[in-house]
Formats: sequence, C-alpha cells, structure tokens
Amino acid sequence: MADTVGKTITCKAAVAWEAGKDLSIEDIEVAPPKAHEVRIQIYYTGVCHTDAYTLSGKDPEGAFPIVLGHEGAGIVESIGEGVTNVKPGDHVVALYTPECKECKFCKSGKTNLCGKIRATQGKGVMPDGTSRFKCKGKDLLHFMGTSTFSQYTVVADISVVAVQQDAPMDRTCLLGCGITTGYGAARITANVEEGSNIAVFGAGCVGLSVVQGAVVQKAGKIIVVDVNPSKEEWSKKFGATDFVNPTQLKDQTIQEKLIEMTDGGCDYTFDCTGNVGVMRAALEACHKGWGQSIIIGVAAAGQEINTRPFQLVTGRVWKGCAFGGVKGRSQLPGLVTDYLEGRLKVDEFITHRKTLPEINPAFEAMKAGDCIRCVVDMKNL
Ligand SMILES: NC(=O)C1=CN([C@@H]2O[C@H](COP(=O)(O)OP(=O)(O)OC[C@H]3O[C@@H](n4cnc5c(N)ncnc54)[C@H](OP(=O)(O)O)[C@@H]3O)[C@@H](O)[C@H]2O)C=CC1
Ligand SMILES: N[C@@H](CCC(=O)N[C@@H](CSC=O)C(=O)NCC(=O)O)C(=O)O
Ligand SMILES: [Zn+2]
Ligand SMILES: [Zn+2]
Repeated sequence: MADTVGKTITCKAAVAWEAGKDLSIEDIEVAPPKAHEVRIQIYYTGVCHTDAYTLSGKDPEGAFPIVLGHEGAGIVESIGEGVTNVKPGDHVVALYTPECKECKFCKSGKTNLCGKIRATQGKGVMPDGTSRFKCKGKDLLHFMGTSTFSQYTVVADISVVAVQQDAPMDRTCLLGCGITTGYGAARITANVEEGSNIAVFGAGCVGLSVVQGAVVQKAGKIIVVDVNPSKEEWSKKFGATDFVNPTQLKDQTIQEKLIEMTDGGCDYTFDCTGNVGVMRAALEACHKGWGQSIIIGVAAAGQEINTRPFQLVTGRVWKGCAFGGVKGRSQLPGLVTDYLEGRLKVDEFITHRKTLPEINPAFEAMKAGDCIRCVVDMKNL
C-alpha cells in the first residue's frame, strides 16, 4: 500500500488561473478520495483541442481557476470507500464520459452519455459538490471529471476504467479522447456499412480516427476534406481513398464537389473541425433520402448551425456524438486489446512529446498544422 493513502498529496499541476492566459505550473494539494472516488497518479496525458477551447474562454461551461486535461492514463494510487471497479496499482484510463451502468441513459442501450454525475461535472466539482484540489489556499475546479494536467487527480469511480497492464500508458492516454472519439463515431455512431461512401471534414486526430474506423467497416470511398495540404499524406496513410482541399476548388462548393464524386452524395459525413460553416457543408454533402452527417467538432459559445429545413425534409439526418458513442467502462478495454494486437493504430498519431513544465509549448504545438497529437510526460519533469 502506498504511504500516501489517506493523506493529502502535494504535486505539480498545470493550473489555468484565468481564460486566455498560459497555464502555470504550481504545487497543488490533492485531497484523498472520498467514497466512490479514485485517486490516480497520472503518467501521461494528451492535449486535445477541447482543452484549448475551454482555456480560451469560449466554453459556456468553462470556469476558473481549473485543472484542465481529459486524455490521461495512469496508475490508481488509492480508492475511497465503496469502490469496486478498480484497485490500487491498476493501470487506468480516465473517462470524461463516465458509465454508471445504472442511470436511464446507461440502461437505454441508445447512448453512451451517462447522466449520473453530468451536472456536477459541468460545474467543475466532484459528485458531492466539492473540489479535491487546492492551490495557494484556493479551491481549483475539476475539468470534464478528469483533470489530467495534474500529477495526481481524483475522479469518480464511474469515470475510470482499468486496462491491460502491458499497454504503454503514453499510448493508452490517447484512447481517453481523440482516437476513441473518431473511431467510435465511424463504427458505433454511424455504423458505416460496407461499400458506403463517406467524407471526413478535418484530418486531425479525430478525423484520422474516423478514417481508421471507416477502413475497418470496409467503407467504399473515404474522402478527406481539409484546408491544410499536408493532411493529404496523413489521410492516405490512414486509408483515405481521396483528398479534397476546399480552398482549391474553382466555381464549385465543397458540397457540390462531394456530390459529384459520389454519384449524388455521401452516405455518411463527419465534421471534425468544430466550424459551423463546415457542419452545414457536411450535411448538404449527404445523399438525398438517407445520408447522415455526424457532428463531432465542438463549436464555440454562441455559434449555431443552419441549413434549409428542406435538407432534412428530403431525408438527410443530422446527428452528433461525444466520445464516439463509446461506453468507456464496457468498451475501452477492448480498444486497448485491439491496439496491442495490431488492429488499432495509436503510435502513428503521436507527432510531439513534451514534459509537464512544457505544457504551454504543448498547446502551441497542438495549434500548429503539423501536430496530430502531443503526449505530455507527467512524471519526468
Ligand atoms: N465530440 C467529441 O467527443 C469530441 C470533439 N472534439 C472536437 O473535435 C474537433 C477536432 O479535433 P482534432 O482532430 O483534435 O482537431 P485538429 O485541429 O487537429 O483537426 C482539425 C483539422 O481540420 C482542419 N480544418 C480547419 N478548418 C477547416 C475547414 N474549414 N475545412 C476543412 N478542414 C478544416 C484543420 O486544419 P488546420 O490544421 O490548417 O487548422 C485540421 O487539420 C475539435 O473541435 C475538438 O474540440 C475532440 C474530441 C472529442
Ligand atoms: N462544455 C461545452 C461542450 C464541450 C463538449 O461538447 N464536450 C464533448 C467532449 S469534447 C472532448 O474533447 C462532450 O463530451 N460533450 C458531451 C457532454 O456531456 O459534455 C459546452 O457547454 O458547450
Ligand atoms: Zn478531447
Ligand atoms: Zn449512467
């Protein structure tokens, strides 16, 4: 048993004191887990655009000061009373989409969204309404129920899953968001049928993961649409059949181009940009009568989607998903096995590596066009 059990741990964390400012590396105090909570030593975390989005101040739920980060893997240090799903020493991935297996959502069989702790998670506190983080005498908020930009974090027991011990944590962390989201969107939310023509808007970690999922589903045309020409090579590496740069089109909208390329429109399209104009184009590029467009990208506060209702009257479907529709506790261990057995690409997404003190350069790297995912080492400072 770790000699930290039951005690407050002081460790390093990246604190977001206010919107729009760099993160600050601080010594923070992490309280022991209460009942149905788990304290995790975070080994590695990815940096996702959603962290930057909340830091920017554009997230309607964003509040400060906060410990961001939601793409993390680590080892359980201690557990609170009543925790049965993980034990100290387990290698785990944090789940920003929890799975209680008991609520109306979990039991519906229709969604991976769990309702049990969503209200407190959105307010940045643990299910009992309080925080486990303190810095300079002030409470810090939790983020997405995970807060992986801290060397130790506390999460609800339903927000964590144990995975195979032999899976490297600098890879499994990425299954905590980006890869699972895109892969699940193709395989679970859309459940792309063999031979279907699809278009993926935005070839970042999420979009390339949609491509990877569509390849497994044996899609027909897999067309990637991205404004960054360097993404053509990336897209082809993951199995895309075609690449279109919408800025290079002459006298044609991107939806017209895709309709032309697919004899009437795509069976499935995916927005992986968070741009509401792109979301409209993605819907309108769908085939009349049955085409489905899946919104994955997170749009900023105040942004709204528009289209002519006629687009829906004539059978196109607009839907969306969080975490790819994947139920974390039930399905994430299977993805780790798929990775270990060579069926799921993960290593290929890592273009940058940083340490915790380099978290601000990690955000800069993420925003540059050549970064797919930056993995941050939380232990070796
Ligand atoms: N729903 C969910 O559960 C989740 C949602 N997300 C969201 O998904 C989105 C994608 O994330 P991620 O893959 O990490 O992001 P990236 O920024 O890495 O990828 C987006 C790509 O889209 C390109 N792009 C930007 N504008 C356009 C455009 N107008 N048309 C076509 N391509 C465009 C970008 O090019 P360039 O590099 O030149 O900007 C980039 O290549 C984000 O909004 C993120 O917040 C992420 C995880 C989970
Ligand atoms: N807080 C934002 C919404 C942000 C958002 O859509 N988050 C996604 C995950 S994005 C991961 O990188 C999500 O899980 N949404 C479902 C949920 O219940 O939060 C806002 O208020 O607009
Ligand atoms: Zn994310
Ligand atoms: Zn639930």
